[in-house]
Amino acid sequence: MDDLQLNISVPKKDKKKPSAPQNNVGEYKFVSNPKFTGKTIARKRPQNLAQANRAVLKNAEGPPRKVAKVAPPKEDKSDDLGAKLRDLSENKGKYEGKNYQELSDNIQLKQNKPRSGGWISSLFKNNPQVPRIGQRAVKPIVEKVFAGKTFSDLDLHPHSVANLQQTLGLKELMTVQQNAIPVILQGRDVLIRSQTGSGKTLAYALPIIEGLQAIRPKINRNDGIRVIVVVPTRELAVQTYELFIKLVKPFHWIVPGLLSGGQKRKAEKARLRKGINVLVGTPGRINDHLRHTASFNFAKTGCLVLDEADRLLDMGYEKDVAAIVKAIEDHKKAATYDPLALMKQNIVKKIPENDDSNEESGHNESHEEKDGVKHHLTEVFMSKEKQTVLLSATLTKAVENLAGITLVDPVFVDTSEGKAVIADSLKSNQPATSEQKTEVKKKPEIDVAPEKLKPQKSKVEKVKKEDSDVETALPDEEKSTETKRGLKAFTGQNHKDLFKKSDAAAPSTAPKANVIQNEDDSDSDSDYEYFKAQREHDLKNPKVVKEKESEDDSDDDEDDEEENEEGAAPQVNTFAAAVKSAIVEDELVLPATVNQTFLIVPMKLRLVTLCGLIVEHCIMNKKGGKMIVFVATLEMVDYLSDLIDTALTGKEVKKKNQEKAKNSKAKKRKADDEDGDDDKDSSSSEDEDDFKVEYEEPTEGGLVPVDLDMFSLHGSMPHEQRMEVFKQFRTARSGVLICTDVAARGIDVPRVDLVLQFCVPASATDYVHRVGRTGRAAQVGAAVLFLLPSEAKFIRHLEEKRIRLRQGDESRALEALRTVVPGATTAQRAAIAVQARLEHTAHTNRDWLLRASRAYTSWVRFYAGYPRDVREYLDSKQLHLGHAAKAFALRDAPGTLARRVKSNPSNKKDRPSNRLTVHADEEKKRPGFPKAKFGSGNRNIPKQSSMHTASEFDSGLPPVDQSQPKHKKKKNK
Ligand SMILES: Nc1ncnc2c1ncn2[C@@H]1O[C@H](COP(=O)(O)OP(=O)(O)OP(=O)(O)O)[C@@H](O)[C@H]1O
Repeated sequence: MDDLQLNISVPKKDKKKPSAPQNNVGEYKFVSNPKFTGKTIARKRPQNLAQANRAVLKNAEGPPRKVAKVAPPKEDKSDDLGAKLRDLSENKGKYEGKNYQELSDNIQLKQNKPRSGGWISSLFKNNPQVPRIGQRAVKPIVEKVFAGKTFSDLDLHPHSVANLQQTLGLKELMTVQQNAIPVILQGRDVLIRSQTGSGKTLAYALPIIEGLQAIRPKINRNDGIRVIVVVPTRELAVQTYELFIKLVKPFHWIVPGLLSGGQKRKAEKARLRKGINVLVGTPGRINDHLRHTASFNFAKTGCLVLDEADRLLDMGYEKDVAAIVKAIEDHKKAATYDPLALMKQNIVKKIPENDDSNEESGHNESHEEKDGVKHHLTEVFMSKEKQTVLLSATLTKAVENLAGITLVDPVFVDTSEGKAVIADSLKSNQPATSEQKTEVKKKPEIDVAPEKLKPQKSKVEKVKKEDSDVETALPDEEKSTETKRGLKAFTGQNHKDLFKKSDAAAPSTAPKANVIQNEDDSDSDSDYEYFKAQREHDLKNPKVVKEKESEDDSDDDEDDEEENEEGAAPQVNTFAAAVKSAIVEDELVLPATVNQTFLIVPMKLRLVTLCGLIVEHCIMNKKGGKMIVFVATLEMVDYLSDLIDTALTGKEVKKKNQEKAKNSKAKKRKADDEDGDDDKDSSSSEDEDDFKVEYEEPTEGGLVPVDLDMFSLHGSMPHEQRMEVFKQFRTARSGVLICTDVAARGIDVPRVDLVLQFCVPASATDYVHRVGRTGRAAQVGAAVLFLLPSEAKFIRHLEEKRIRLRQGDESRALEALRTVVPGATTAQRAAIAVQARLEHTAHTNRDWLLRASRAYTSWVRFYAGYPRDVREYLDSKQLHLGHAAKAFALRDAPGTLARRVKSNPSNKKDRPSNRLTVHADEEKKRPGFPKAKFGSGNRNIPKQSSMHTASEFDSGLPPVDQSQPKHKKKKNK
């Protein structure tokens, strides 16, 4: 805070020269490193637009132009107010009991002059030099987005394929879909990593629907929750739910449902009671219902999807995820003796006979398979088993840990080039070679070949039979392992290991960790169906057989196993090794179609440069650009979107004019009524007038309002508003969305062609997800990162992760401002005029001042909270807080800003917090509700990330027990 007071001062004034009025706004002099004299002194400068305009005008080349009509400053009153201000500051005691800052602000606002003596530091003076950052030779990792195959190449229901084309316009498969869909259809547990916008949602949603539609007898509403999809934000939940709605069009008996917070608990309960088969929701809300809704039961859940798994696990949100995973396991266990379920487990053989009798009317079944189960996933749904799918564009250690605990015999699908395409835990050793890739890719084709539908049914039976044969033939020890695997993830024993570090290379002394179990896996045990199908395939493919045989030799050799048990280095399974290397290498992938640049912008110029970019992208671009601006805090979202809206679009003027027009219209009507004149023509011309908006005459220094749609989104907005904004922005042709990281994950907004990161992200991972909002599905996009000169080295941090950016020309954006200030002779003058307008708006009234100050202080706090690993590039000590105030269109010293925020009573109300829905005492409330176990390493929630994204994970509901005494609540925290 001292920085500003120390830095803002000027050399002593020459007494001979009058200090005001100033002739040239560009001439205000500041000493770059002044000595602190104990006073903040600066030259006075004109504070209102009229004065600023006059100043600009005087310096303009050529003949003087018209000046905007602004009321002249009231000299006398101002002096009077000046005296009041002095009185206030000297006699604080007199105003005891009153808010000093408020009184001061009020006087200042009336005076239309800042409290500290009426200065505005120059925009273009004393800015640090903009360094030029050379590019390092970084080769970004690329991913091929499209695979060259079509949906009809997969063994999907023809109705699904037709529906994809008709409803979604999709024909060609994306790479991740081609690799993941067959694996998911096999009922295998999967970890999927592929770049943003690469079609991961469809990659899991499509096979799930495929598996569900084949269940016989057909499922219905009352059948319970078969699939749970957990996503981190409400917007993503809505988006995912909408996709499911589209996918179930041909299979109307499958009912998707949404639990994403914001709605009344009662209404959601009613919907749950009515029945949902595919549940999409945020973890907080799902947990809330787990505790408070009796009809909420996961006994029949056969598939759990954790989308954006890394996001779900950071911020300490793993508690809710753990509780959901545990609840599925517990509910399934509790339903073990359900005779109906047991019956259904044996239904496979009865399907052909029962199928027709269970047909629902109204749907053309000609294409439906009457022969039984086509995909193993359907069997999973009809059994007590469970499939787990984890997805993200970025992986973290926490995801690896979660995968190690929740996934059984998993497959890792990574679509980046040069890496393992598919790493299968059942395949031991080494990263996938090209043959392995082909081999594993072919695996599903063997299982699901359409021409083999009849034999397939018998194959399933055979597999079951052989499976049981193997089971009986297995020695006791192996049998128990097999049973464990039969239960798939979470046997209870595993659960207590949740989030414990699992080390794939660790010796096999910890047999309960899945990863270790997998290491001991050989192709001869576990998933027998897969093994058998593999064998069938091998027989047809002698090349693979050779390789397979060598694997079998080593795996089946009992002596070798004994050697292993005796302490020889255990085999690292391909899955664990591939995941580990993906995390350790920490290399990030971004769509190659996104043009990434960074701009180094001095602090004082940040706001005007932002305005410049908005104008350049959305106004000058004839097609109308659509952009997302990421900022650090929700206070910044609210303030900046309103500020830019008001200052650039002339929103207030528009409003006033519309009101004026309304009033005059009403008056006219009244007069007409009195005259008895009923002329229709005149009334229609009046109607036209309603849509005309009168703006101020553009003059030099005056701004032409632009036609721009501003949107804002953050996690603490009321639910309805949040959804409305999301909906509107999705359908908008152009516009600007200012948001926090709440919109950084998974959100798929069409036509976003620019992502601007106004505040540096907290990590390279966040950078990737923010940028990923553009360039989706191989579309072209652009991403711009704003950096301060002191933050320039953040580029090196990104380069270490193989992200390459080019430095852009920061002055170009200012050029664009001349479009809105047509009278300005240079870009600098246009920028000064825009800054003056922004400051004028921010000082309109106390409410504006408060919001501006709150946004500023929230950013300062945010900045100090950057995680340790990026703090060396984002050092808060390097910030010039006075210049920072300018970037918020503020004129006060930082001390004043902080005082203003502190003195405001509304500031004392509770800030949004990550109200984790699983509290220790609440766990006891519902018998049988799982006690979540937490790993020691995950307790510390990064201060930064909890700050501005907290509430998006909230259940959105008030705590049930409102009467809880305060001190108890504290305890819970
Ligand atoms: N086969 C396909 N062909 C063309 N477009 C597709 C295909 N599959 C999905 N898409 C489209 O690609 C876009 C991105 O898909 P999706 O949201 O699933 O990406 P994602 O990988 O989940 O991204 P993120 O990591 O950001 O969550 C969507 O607009 C979707 O409609």
